[in-house]
Amino acid sequence: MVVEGSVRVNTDGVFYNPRMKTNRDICVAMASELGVNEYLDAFSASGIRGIRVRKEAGVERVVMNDISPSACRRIRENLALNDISDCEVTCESASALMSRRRFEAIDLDPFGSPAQFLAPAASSARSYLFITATDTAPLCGAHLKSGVRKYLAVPLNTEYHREMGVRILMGAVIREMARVDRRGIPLLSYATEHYVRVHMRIKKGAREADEALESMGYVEHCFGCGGWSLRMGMGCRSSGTCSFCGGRTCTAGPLWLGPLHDKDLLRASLKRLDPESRAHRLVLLCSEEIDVPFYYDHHKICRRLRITPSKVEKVISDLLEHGYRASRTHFNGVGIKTDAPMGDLISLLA
Ligand SMILES: C[S@@+](CC[C@H](N)C(=O)[O-])C[C@H]1O[C@@H](n2cnc3c(N)ncnc32)[C@H](O)[C@@H]1O
Ligand SMILES: [Zn+2]
Repeated sequence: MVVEGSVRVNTDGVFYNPRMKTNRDICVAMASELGVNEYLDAFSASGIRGIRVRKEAGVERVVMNDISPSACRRIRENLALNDISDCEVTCESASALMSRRRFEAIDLDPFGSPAQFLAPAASSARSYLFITATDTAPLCGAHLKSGVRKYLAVPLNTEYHREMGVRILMGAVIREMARVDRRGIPLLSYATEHYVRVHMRIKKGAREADEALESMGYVEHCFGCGGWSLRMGMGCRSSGTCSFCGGRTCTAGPLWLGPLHDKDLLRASLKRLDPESRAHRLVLLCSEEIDVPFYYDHHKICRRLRITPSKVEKVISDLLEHGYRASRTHFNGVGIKTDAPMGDLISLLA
């Protein structure tokens, strides 16, 4: 028997990963802060996520689905164990269910890549779509061909590879939504441990979809000096040359280059999380990071410059003093997000 949040579940014979508690804690806080009324837990396994959303977030209509009949039996048992009698349990392929029915909020938490479920989810979710992806190697560029196949975009294994993963996934979702005249608006997006997680609000309309595509683009990265520059738009216009060191660049994309979070929502959600929890720490870091794509890895830059790294806080305060925006990032403990160009950051460090 597993106790998590305010629920108890029997996980015998079904998938359950205790490391995903943070993911579920944040999911419950978001569902309650957003006032979700209807939620599909499309890959339910033990049912723990849906049960927590019903009980802790108070979402009225929760549908729990799993393709495995034995998982569905376990979900029913776990609902009874928690004295819940008003949730629907369905036992079919998530794609088939989403193709047939629409839901206010949909949560995708499959094994590995969510890529094949993005198209049905983009049409089925009316207002919110939450997605977990555990295929971080393809998303972050470590398994390049698989990443290209799954997400129809080129990821690159850069120093900011965790954020690359988030933006490749987000880009794929935004493009799927645009195909059905919808716009995906990122509410909270993070990469931690072995997975990437995005939470999005959905708006209807062709014009909305066009606007979303304006924040798609490419990143031209130089593996020589670690610098990069952004190219906005769906058409790729790489220069091929690094503007900092003159080296050859590689291009990743198309990917999402817009904001990753709705900061007001994150600040409001914090009060729903235990201040001592990992979930609280993660959402706090996300709410404090500035909205510029990617980040510098302070230690890697210093290694390249052959200097001893100072404290990250010191670099951030120096950047702020020089009139740049700068913050830490949840993606990397020694990462620095800033709008300072690579050259200016280097002169400040050296
Ligand atoms: C990673 S687990 C879900 C974990 C769960 N969301 C949690 O938070 O504990 C994935 C589940 O998806 C189910 N599954 C696999 N393929 C599916 C499909 N095409 N449609 C629906 N469920 C599927 C598996 O039986 C498994 O129970
Ligand atoms: Zn360069």
